[in-house]
Amino acid sequence: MDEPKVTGTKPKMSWTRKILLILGFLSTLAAIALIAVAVTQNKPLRKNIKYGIVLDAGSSHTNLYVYDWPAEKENNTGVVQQVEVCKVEGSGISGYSQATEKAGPSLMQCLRRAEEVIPPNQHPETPVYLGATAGMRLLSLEDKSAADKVLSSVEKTLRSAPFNFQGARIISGQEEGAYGWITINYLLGSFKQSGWTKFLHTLKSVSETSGALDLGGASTQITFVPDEIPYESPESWLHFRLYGKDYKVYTHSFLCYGKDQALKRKLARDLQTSENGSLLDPCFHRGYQRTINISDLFRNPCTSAEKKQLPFSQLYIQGEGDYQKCRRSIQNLFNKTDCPYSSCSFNGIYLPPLQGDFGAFSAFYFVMNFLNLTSEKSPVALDKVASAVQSFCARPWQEVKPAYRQIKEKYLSEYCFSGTYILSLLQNGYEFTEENWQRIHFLEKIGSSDAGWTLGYMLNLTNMIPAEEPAMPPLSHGSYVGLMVLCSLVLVSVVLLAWLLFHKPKCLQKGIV
Ligand SMILES: Nc1ccn([C@@H]2O[C@H](COP(=O)(O)OP(=O)(O)OP(=O)(O)O)[C@@H](O)[C@H]2O)c(=O)n1
Ligand SMILES: [Ca+2]
Repeated sequence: MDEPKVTGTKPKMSWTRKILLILGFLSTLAAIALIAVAVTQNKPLRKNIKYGIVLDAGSSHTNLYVYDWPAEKENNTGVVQQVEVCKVEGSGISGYSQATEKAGPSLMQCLRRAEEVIPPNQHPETPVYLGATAGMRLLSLEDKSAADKVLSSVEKTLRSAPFNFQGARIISGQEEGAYGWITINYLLGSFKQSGWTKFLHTLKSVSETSGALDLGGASTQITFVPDEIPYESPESWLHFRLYGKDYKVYTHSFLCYGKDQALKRKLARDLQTSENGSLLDPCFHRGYQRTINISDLFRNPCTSAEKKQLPFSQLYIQGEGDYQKCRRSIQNLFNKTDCPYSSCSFNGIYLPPLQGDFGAFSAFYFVMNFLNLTSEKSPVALDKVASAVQSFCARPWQEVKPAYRQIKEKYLSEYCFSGTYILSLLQNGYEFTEENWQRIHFLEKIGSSDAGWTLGYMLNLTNMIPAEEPAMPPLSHGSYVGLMVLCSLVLVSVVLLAWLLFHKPKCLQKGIV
C-alpha cells in the first residue's frame, strides 16, 4: 500500500469543525462570565454590624453586656452574639439604698468600656436597656421610695451616655425566667425548624427546647416546656409563637430562694434557737468564724417574718462542716406539706412533671464549677455530686483557705452551703431524681454568649424574634456559587467532549495512540 503523500500545505478545516470550535470558544466564555457574575453580583453586601447593650442589675452585682449582629440577618435565629461583658465594681444597685445618688455613677466605668467596643458612629443608634432583678424587687417591697430613687439615678447616668436609652426598670420573676429560657434556646438553635426537625414536628409534637434553671443571689427561676399541659395554675404559663411554632412554657420564680437570701433565711431560723447569740453552723467549714449584724439580717422582706426581739445585736457563727446536718437544716426552707395542685415543687407552688434537658446557669454553674462537677463529657451522677459536696464541707477552713487563695473569701466560705443548697433545691424542691439529674447541664456560656436572661430580653425588645419563620432563599450564597461553578464545568466538559468526538485529533487516530 502506498504511503499517503505528505505535502507542505495545511489541510483545510471543514465547516462543521469551524462551527464546533466557535461553539466551544463561546461556551467557555459563557461559563467564565457565569462564574464571574455569580461571584460578584450575588456576593452578600458588605457586613453592616448593629449593636445593643443590656445591663443586668442583679442583687449581688451588675453586668453590662454588649451584643452584635449583622443588620441584614436581624431576624434569623442564632445571629446575635455577645462581644463584651463588663462587671461593674461594687455591690448591686439595690445595695445603694442608703446613698441612692451613687447607684448611677457606679455604672460609668462599664459604659466607657462599651463606648470603646462600639464604633463611635454607631453610638446614637445603639439601644441600651437596664433590667433589675430580685435585689431591686426586694428593695421596692422594703422601701419603695429608695428603689425609685435608685432607678432614677441609673436612668440619669444611662441618659448621659452617648447611646440610645430605652429604659431602666425592674423586671418580673416571670420575665426573668422566660427570657433566660429564650436565651438558651436561641443560642442552642432550638427554634430553628428546617428539614428533619420540621418533618418531625408534623409527625409528633416533640419538645425540642431545653429548660432553664437560673440561681441568683436573691431569687431562682425554673422554666421549661412540659410534655402535657394540664389546665392548672394559669398564672404559671406563658404562650409564645416563635419562628412559626407555638410554645406553652411553664415558669416560676422563687423570690428569697437565691443563694444569698436562702442563707440569710436559714440563719434567721437557726437564730431562733440560739440563747446567747452564738451558733454552731454545719454549712460552714470547721474553724471558720463569722459575725453578723442581727439588724442587717432581719432588715429584709425574706427574713422579716422570723424577726423577734433578741437580747444581743450580733450573731457569732462557728463552722461545723457537717454536710448531712447542713442538708437537714436547709430542707426546712422547702415546705412540702400542702399542694393544692396535681403536683408541686414546694410552698404549694404548682410544678408540672419535669421534662427534657435543662441548662443550669449563674450560681448553679459558679458553685458546681468550683466543685469540679460540671463535666459535659461525663456528667457526674447525683450520688457522686453529693459525696463531693460532703467531702468539701468536711475539709477544715485552715486547709481550704490557703488552697484557694485566688478566690474571694465571701464566695469560698459559702461553697459548702451553696453546694448543699443546690442539691436540696433540685432534689427536694423540684424533685430531680438520679435519672433526670443527668439531663441537667451546668453551663456558663453557649458559644461566646453567657447564659442568662439579658440576651432574650434584648431580642424581645428589639423585635428580633419573629412570630413566623422569615422567608429564606433556598440556597446560601456559597451553595449557589458552588452550583454555578459545577454547572459551568459540566457545560465546558460536554462541549470539549463533543469537539473531541467530532474532530478526532491526530493523537486519537487509530495507529498513533
Ligand atoms: N464566682 C462566683 C460568682 C458569684 N457567686 C455567687 O453567686 C450568687 C449569684 O450570683 P448571680 O447569678 O450573679 O446573682 P445576681 O444576678 O446578682 O442575683 P439575682 O439574679 O437574684 O438578682 C451570688 O451570691 C454570688 O455571690 C459565686 O458564688 N461564685
Ligand atoms: Ca441574676
